Amino acid sequence: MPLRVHSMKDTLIRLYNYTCKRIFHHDSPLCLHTIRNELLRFEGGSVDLQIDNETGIAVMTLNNPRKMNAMTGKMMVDMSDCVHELEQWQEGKGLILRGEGGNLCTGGDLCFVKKALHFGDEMAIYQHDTLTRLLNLPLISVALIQGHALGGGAELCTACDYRVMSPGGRIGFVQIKMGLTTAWGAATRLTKLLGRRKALELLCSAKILLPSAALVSGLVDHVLPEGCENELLETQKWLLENFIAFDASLMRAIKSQVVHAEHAADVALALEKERKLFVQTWGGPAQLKALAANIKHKAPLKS
Ligand SMILES: CC[C@@H](C(=O)O)C(=O)SCCNC(=O)CCNC(=O)[C@H](O)C(C)(C)COP(=O)(O)OP(=O)(O)OC[C@H]1O[C@@H](n2cnc3c(N)ncnc32)[C@H](O)[C@@H]1OP(=O)(O)O
Repeated sequence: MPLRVHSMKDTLIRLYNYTCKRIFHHDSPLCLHTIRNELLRFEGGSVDLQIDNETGIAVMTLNNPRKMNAMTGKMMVDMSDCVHELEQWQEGKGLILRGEGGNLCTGGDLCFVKKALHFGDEMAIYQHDTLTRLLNLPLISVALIQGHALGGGAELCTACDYRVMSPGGRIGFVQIKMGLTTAWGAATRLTKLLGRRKALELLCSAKILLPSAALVSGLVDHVLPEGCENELLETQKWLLENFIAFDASLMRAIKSQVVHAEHAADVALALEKERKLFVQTWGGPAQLKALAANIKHKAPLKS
């Protein structure tokens, strides 16, 4: 793995974060607060939360449609704030993660990525924290995959309990084509979800899956019918009928105290290793070459 040369500022930030990690562990509020302020400098888009106390279903929307909801630093901070709000929501039963304008998310905003090449470890720490908290919420969460879910967009999907895909959806872990490993913890979660063989295939091939292949692989749980007029409403119905028809407090306890507790036991160490590997690839020659090539990740015409 090629070594990177760090600037003095870079080295000081790393030293500071290392100290934070040693004293407070990597998810210390102090460390996350410093990263949050740095991320807020990368503007554009928003992540918005709508909470419906009547149905018990919240909708979190990625809102940067001009860039197919690619995530800026500011959106990462917004998402963390939305998760914080959901952590306080005692009546909640379900959550749908969606994107505005026909796509879920095409990963990190490449303008942000190019400016944040000194900042990979910090971004990964922040995103690991947010997405771990998202997956841990005592709600049943569903990613609604309309249009593209690529790179970091596919990573977000693995931080939900389930994935529902629209007939026009496509999902791909294209990081390896971008000279990277996963930035936001998806390799660990995908391996838990699909097992070693399938996870390796998806992470190492950069294949983009259309709905039928995504369903067969087990990555997607349900494909919406062709011609469905309101895909968000249809996803809400699927969630209501299958998971949240009964007592909310029991459902929340089953997820957080039993199913999730079992899941969390061995995940933290794997996530830490995944993040360390990612940091070695970020800003390295393979990523720089991929960025210069302006790659377009095209899906196959059929599964
Ligand atoms: C940082 C995390 C890292 C990780 O997961 O580890 C990543 O996510 S790396 C980023 C991975 N994503 C990409 O590399 C996406 C690259 N883009 C594409 O492949 C294509 O844009 C597309 C998604 C296949 C769509 O192609 P097409 O339908 O032909 O539309 P356009 O290419 O014209 O896109 C419309 C518009 O959107 C902008 N766009 C799309 N994705 C991104 C992005 N990730 N960052 C910034 N901008 C993005 C695209 O540039 C177009 O804008 P204009 O050029 O202004 O029209």
